[in-house]
Amino acid sequence: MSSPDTLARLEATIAARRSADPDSSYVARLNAKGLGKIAQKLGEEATETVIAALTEDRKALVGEAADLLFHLMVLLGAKDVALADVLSELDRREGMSGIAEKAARPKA
Ligand SMILES: N=c1c2ncn([C@@H]3O[C@H](COP(=O)(O)OP(=O)(O)OP(=O)(O)O)[C@@H](O)[C@H]3O)c2ncn1[C@@H]1O[C@H](COP(=O)(O)O)[C@@H](O)[C@H]1O
Repeated sequence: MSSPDTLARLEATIAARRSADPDSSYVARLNAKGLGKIAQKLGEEATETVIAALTEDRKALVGEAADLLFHLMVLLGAKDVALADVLSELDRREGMSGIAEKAARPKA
């Protein structure tokens, strides 16, 4: 059943599959190709999501959004960034207006 735990379960699955046999695991195959390939796939899935939003039906958009979230989770895993850290950052922003949040960011 889907819930906020879905992404946490996916994070654990991705961590477990990273060192699996690339012949039997897409996660392992993608990680074996390196960070550049993972980042490229994430970019492609983002583009496909945008195209689905603009030109395709709701079902197509749901599918592309799932591909996008999955590949984001693979990228975060490859960089050792925990989902909890991303969720904490979203929690920190909760209740702030987007304009106030941007103004409070450290200047680069
Ligand atoms: N959620 C997903 C998921 N979503 C999409 N995909 C795969 O992502 C790929 C994206 O499709 P593309 O056609 O763009 O890519 P491709 O042609 O296979 O790859 P390239 O040639 O572009 O490198 C497909 O192979 C999909 O099957 C996923 N693969 C795995 N998962 C999850 O990860 C778990 C572990 O998977 P394995 O590592 O394969 O065991 C699964 O049980 C699922 O929970």
